Amino acid sequence: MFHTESDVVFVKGLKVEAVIGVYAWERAITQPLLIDIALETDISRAAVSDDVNDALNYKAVCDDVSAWCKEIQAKLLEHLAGQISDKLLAKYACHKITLSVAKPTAITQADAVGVQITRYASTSTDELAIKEAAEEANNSQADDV
Ligand SMILES: Nc1nc2c(c(=O)[nH]1)N=C([C@H](O)[C@@H](O)CO)CN2
Repeated sequence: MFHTESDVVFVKGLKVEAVIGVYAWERAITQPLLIDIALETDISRAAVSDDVNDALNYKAVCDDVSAWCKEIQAKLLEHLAGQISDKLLAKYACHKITLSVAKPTAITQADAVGVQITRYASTSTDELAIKEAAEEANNSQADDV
């Protein structure tokens, strides 16, 4: 089987309403966030099997990221981006994440403002296998929905 380390599963323009911001008035409302994520992973097994259980499931990623944004209620976009990428690397079998989080309504004169970060996993092969098994179990449950 052909293996590659440069495959990507991506999410573009995920919209989440969450408490975010430094100022007191921002703590009392929700604002829209626009999130792009690129998860570098090996898709070769799913490419052959055509089985979602072998894939890094982008539906699960979207559900998790939306829930984490609402939970975290960060002041800074930097904090939110750091927390989300740590959680994604801990849960999903990927070795690199590029994540951008934008506030499209924060600055009237700008289309959007935000941050983009890149983070790498420091996982051993064993840890990666454990995450793949957990993902497979998660995906099996998703099949039933
Ligand atoms: N680098 C950042 N600068 C600013 C942030 C931020 O999260 N990162 N946040 C704000 C305010 O919350 C702003 O969005 C209100 O308009 C200001 N600067």
